[in-house]
Amino acid sequence: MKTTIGVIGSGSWGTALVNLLTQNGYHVNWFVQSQEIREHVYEYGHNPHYLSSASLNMSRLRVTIKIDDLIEASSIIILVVPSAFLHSVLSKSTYPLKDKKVVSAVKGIIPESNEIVADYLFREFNVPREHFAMIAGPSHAEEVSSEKLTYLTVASEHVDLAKELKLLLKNHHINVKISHDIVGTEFAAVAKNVYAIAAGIYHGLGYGDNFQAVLVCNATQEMREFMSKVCRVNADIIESAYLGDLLVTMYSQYSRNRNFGVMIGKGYSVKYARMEMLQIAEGYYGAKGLAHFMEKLNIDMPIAEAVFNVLYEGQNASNVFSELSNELS
Ligand SMILES: NC(=O)C1=CN([C@@H]2O[C@H](COP(=O)(O)OP(=O)(O)OC[C@H]3O[C@@H](n4cnc5c(N)ncnc54)[C@H](OP(=O)(O)O)[C@@H]3O)[C@@H](O)[C@H]2O)C=CC1
Ligand SMILES: O=C(CO)COP(=O)(O)O
Repeated sequence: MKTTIGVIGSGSWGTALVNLLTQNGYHVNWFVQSQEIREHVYEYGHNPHYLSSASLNMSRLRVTIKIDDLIEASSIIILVVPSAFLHSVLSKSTYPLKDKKVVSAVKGIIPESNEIVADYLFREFNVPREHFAMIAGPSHAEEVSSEKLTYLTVASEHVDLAKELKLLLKNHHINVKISHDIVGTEFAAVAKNVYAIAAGIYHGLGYGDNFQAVLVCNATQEMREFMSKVCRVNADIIESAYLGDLLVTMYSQYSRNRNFGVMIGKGYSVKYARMEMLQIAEGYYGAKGLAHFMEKLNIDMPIAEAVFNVLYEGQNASNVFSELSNELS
């Protein structure tokens, strides 16, 4: 059967994935939020709001605002909507997902239920475990779109599905690794966003590169301990989907989470920093999700807790992060 791919989500990463898949020769059905976006894409061949410099291959693209039509017409569905909106977007659909291969490119926790995307899809939509995969790894959309060499990881418990996705994604600038650790891959992707906010806050407060390196080491250790509690398999943190993504998100100029943190470190209120963001800082929601797991599993995560206290408890970033710096080793 011919592979038909549906991409749900038209932010930066959705746009980069659509661009990549059509460049790789596949036909893609793309769900976008509004008729205005759809018409713009057809008229000008690019997304009006995100990665607008990327010229899309319109001969292989069908753009729709009808989510049910997209699901019906696609055998593989790639979800790339920020976690905070995933439930509301999927709730618009009545077409069953359980017979589809469902791939999450989301790096967040569903705020309504504090679940990773895999668990949410298994419970809410009866997606079978063997039909689920996640795309992870250090992969800023801007770099993927400008064909910078990138190593993605596809995690799935079903090796054939992981191999199928590898074939769809890989090309001269995209290398794809396969993992069977969906839980660890998802949790690492959530946690690294929160640590990137911490890196941004310290940068905004004026701390330098020497200290950032110490923060990275401590965040790596904290993430390793967290993953050892939540993962069902023994994950080696020195892999690009875990440590690699932590590093790129903590250091990259493109990281929305880091840039969000920088604003807070510079003294913006959380509310104002959120308003200033044109894109999504998943770590804002991730910090709350991690706080839930810290309490549920009785885990001590001082860096993630400091981020939570600033974002949700109204605590002063300078005081909280100065105190935290004394606890790091
Ligand atoms: N950007 C990146 O480099 C990478 C992102 N990811 C992950 O991909 C996921 C999607 O992020 P990304 O593509 O970057 O998103 P962006 O921040 O680039 O764009 C935000 C997206 O959210 C949508 N949105 C905003 N408000 C709502 C709402 N109320 N209801 C429904 N949708 C809404 C926007 O829709 P609209 O088009 O209408 O504005 C837009 O598609 C995230 O989980 C992120 O962590 C993973 C790897 C890399
Ligand atoms: O996940 C990402 C890179 O791998 C994107 O990170 P940001 O959301 O912080 O930009």
